[in-house]
Amino acid sequence: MAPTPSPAPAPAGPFGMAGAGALPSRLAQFYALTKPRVVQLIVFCAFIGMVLAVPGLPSRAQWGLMAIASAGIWLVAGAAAAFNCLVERHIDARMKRTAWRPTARGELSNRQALAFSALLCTAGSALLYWWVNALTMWLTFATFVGYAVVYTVILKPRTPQNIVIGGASGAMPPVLGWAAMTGDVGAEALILFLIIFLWTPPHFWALALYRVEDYRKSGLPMLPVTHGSEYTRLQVFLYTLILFAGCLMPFVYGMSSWIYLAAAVLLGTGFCLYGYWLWRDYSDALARKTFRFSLVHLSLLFAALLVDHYVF
Ligand code: HEM
Ligand SMILES: CC(C)=CCC/C(C)=C/CC/C(C)=C/COP(=O)(O)OP(=O)(O)O
Repeated sequence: MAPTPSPAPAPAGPFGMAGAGALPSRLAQFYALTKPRVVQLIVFCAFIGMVLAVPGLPSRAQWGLMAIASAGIWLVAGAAAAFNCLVERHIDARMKRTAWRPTARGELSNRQALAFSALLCTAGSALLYWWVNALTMWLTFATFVGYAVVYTVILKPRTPQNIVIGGASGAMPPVLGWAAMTGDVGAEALILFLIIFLWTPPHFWALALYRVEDYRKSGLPMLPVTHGSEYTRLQVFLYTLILFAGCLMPFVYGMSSWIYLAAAVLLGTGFCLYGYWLWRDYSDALARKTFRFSLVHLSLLFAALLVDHYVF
């Protein structure tokens, strides 16, 4: 009888199996479920919300509060990502990009992934409730439900607008950060929410364009599969234009000075150019560059808010 083929070795996955190289392999598998690189940027955006909520330099106590709030948001966001990996294990197994995930490969059982997600969510919520404030805990928990249930379970398999509506949960971090420091939700935080909300469609659809075969196999109704490449590229371009306008709002509202404005104009022009080129002259390589640029755009834009806040 032929021996049962053993599964191919897990490739170094994009979400940190490689980055977690020094960790024992079991720990690395759990860590990979938290989609570490995505969650890092999420926590960074939450941190900027915290920084902007405190006029001038934070006190020692405020630095402490920021650290605890960041940890709490990190844990709950990781829990949401792990829950997504559990729910989508069969879909992930059909896509090249995600087939390496420990849940897709059956290396972690459903029970283990669920327990891990519940543990992180409980620990993060407890931190936020006892050491930050109840509003932040409830808003973060609502964000967990928004991503893990509303986006992953309800919207993603049903509508190509899944990531537009579901993007609202990804846009919450600055609101969570602001609430952690003030116990309130300020207009400034809502402006940052709007920026991430408008950024999400070009961020995701650029990726979906060059991963279209993966999404076709997955059975998910992503825009390039349901409406084709040209329509998706037009949407990407239009969103980069609206995003450009949205990114001017912190300056118009008086939250920032010319330092942020210069960064917003430069980064926005870059993203619009990518959107335009992609629309007019598509290639997978350009779509990949546009996706990568989306990450640079958001990271530097929020870093500019930080610099601006402390310089002015
Ligand atoms: C519903 C909203 C969103 C969707 C559907 C989405 C989708 C995706 C997908 C599919 C990837 C995987 C790329 C790959 O495997 O090569 C990705 C990567 C990434 N996303 Fe998003 N994203 C969303 C929101 C966000 C938000 C709000 C942030 C941060 C604020 C973010 C940050 C990142 C980062 C940093 C990566 C790169 C990960 C890596 O290099 O390993 N995303 N996104
Ligand atoms: C509490 C809190 C702040 C929660 C944040 C929720 C969260 C992790 C939002 C990020 C969005 C994200 C990882 C999208 C990936 O899309 P996908 O899930 O469609 O990608 P996939 O195909 O890689 O699974």
